[in-house]
Amino acid sequence: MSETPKKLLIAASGTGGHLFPAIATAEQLPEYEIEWLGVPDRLETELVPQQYSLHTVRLGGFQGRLGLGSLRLLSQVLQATLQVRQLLQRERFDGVFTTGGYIAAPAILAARSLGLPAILHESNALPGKVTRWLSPWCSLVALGFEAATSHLPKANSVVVGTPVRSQFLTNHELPTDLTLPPEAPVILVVGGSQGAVAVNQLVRTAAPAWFEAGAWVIHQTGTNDEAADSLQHDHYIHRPFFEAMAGLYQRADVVISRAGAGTLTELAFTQTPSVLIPYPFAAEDHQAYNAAAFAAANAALVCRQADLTPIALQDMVLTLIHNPERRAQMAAAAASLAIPDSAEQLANLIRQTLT
Ligand SMILES: CC(=O)N[C@H]1[C@@H](OP(=O)(O)OP(=O)(O)OC[C@H]2O[C@@H](n3ccc(=O)[nH]c3=O)[C@H](O)[C@@H]2O)O[C@H](CO)[C@@H](O)[C@@H]1O
Repeated sequence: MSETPKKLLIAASGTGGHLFPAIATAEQLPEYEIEWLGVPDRLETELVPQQYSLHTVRLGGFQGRLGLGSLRLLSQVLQATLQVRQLLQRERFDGVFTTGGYIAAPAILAARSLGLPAILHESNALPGKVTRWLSPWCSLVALGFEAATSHLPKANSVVVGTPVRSQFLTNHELPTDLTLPPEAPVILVVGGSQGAVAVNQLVRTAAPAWFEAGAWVIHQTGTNDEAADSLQHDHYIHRPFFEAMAGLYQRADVVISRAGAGTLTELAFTQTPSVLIPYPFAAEDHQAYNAAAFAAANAALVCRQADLTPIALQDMVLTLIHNPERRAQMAAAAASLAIPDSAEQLANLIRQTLT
């Protein structure tokens, strides 16, 4: 007689940085019956694969000071926790897995109040608030960066890196509709899953000097940039979002990027040198901590947006383009930060915790 499959609720919401590692982990658990917990109208409604039913609860962010907003949020969390408790009981789930952020709060609280295991993955070097508050109650906390350990002294933590999508493991092909001359230097600009308007502006001003040096610029602009179409050049390709990121990183000589944990993990995988401009308004400036870990390993150059002029960016990238030796050193340093079997490790830890 075959055993009933175990049921896992995955709580991951909002950004590619939270959703892609969760999807990558889910793909490593084919024997599990998996359902998803998210928020209406966020990225999960588009990104979560169809095979996972999506349940939603209403929740805002945990940013800002204490005040009326926090009270509203607290009441949302309590309400959501009750909803998730009912879901876990009704559908007989065996545990929850979450990649942090606000959706983690009701998932962890509901699971632990029912005595079910809760596994949390935190991809950032500076763990988010929800992770810091709730990690002592989690059965297991898996970490993307070693540096995060010191912020979670009471957690049962283990460093596994951050899982990447299967495209990073299987193929590094360029998108089929994108042809680039084989010898041309390529500068790839990415702004996280949402794009980065401030980086876009810097890049558009700096780019003519890069074109003059024979380079091509592939630019993910996001969907919020009104000036996205303002730069036109034969060596310039821009889109709001690219699906096949692995091939693009692989082809790029230099990547200019925000410092989200997902992107950094991928840059380590593809061993791509980078110039990082941490998003200055990220919660508690956490992207600066991610970037610092890469800078400390010599895998990236890091610039604060407030100090960065287009000329400085232009020159920094030109210097890298003209210095293959330096790029090779940075690539090797990036590779040393990669944990290639992160998704497998995490999936195995989930199996062990849910027995
Ligand atoms: C603004 C903000 O607070 N962002 C946070 C958010 O991630 P956010 O989604 O902003 O950034 P990440 O770098 O973590 O992830 C971006 C993901 O989107 C993918 N991508 C990007 C562009 C594109 O055209 N195509 C594409 O597929 C990247 O390959 C990557 O997998 O959660 C991360 C994990 O907690 C944090 O580290 C980030 O700081």
